[in-house]
Amino acid sequence: MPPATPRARHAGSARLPTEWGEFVIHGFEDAIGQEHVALVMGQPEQAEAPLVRVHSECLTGDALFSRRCDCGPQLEAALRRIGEAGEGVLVYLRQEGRGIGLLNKIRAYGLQDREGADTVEANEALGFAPDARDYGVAAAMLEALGIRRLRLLTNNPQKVSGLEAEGIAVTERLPILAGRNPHNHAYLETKAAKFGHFFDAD
Ligand SMILES: Nc1nc2c(ncn2[C@@H]2O[C@H](COP(=O)(O)OP(=O)(O)OP(=O)(O)O)[C@@H](O)[C@H]2O)c(=O)[nH]1
Ligand SMILES: [Zn+2]
Repeated sequence: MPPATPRARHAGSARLPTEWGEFVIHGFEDAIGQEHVALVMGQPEQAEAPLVRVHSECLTGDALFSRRCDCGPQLEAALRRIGEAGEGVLVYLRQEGRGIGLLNKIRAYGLQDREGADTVEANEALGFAPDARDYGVAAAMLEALGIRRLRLLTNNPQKVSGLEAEGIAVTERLPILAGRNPHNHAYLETKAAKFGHFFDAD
């Protein structure tokens, strides 16, 4: 019987020097043609449970310095922590706006500005689930990199259960507290109240 279609096709790799050290960037394509990357430092596949960050794309926060969310500072903090450890993986998932896409996220932001909706209500008003992400692609990318057990940098309990449901063993959840500011205070409070995010320190 032929093997099942991989959910993430490895499409190439290259050196990626950064402010936090030298990574290898691996490109992947998923079953619907979306492109994702993983930044790998050291030999995490040989570690018992390497440090891993699974980061969901946020163009506004990761690249455009938005202070509406905490994504940019979390991305930097994750790369710094992996750099300090000298080993680990950052999976960068192109699931912008918790999976609804950039333009819908902008519409959702508009509803939050003009109608007073919170981040969950705005998604629902547009006809989407509060969180439309799928961790199958992340799990497939990690497996392709030889990683099935890991320590995960996240405050999001659904990210832990989502990866475990896809066959990845999360041996430890490590908080990633960065980027709180007056503009994202209400957003972070809503994440804690409605998604169960942990914002306590270790
Ligand atoms: N739909 C929608 N997406 C948002 C909004 N604010 C941020 N996002 C997206 O939410 C995703 C980040 O999700 P978070 O819940 O902050 O973080 P997380 O990655 O799940 O959890 P952590 O691992 O703790 O950071 C990114 O894809 C952002 O683009 C919003 O108001 N509406
Ligand atoms: Zn963001």
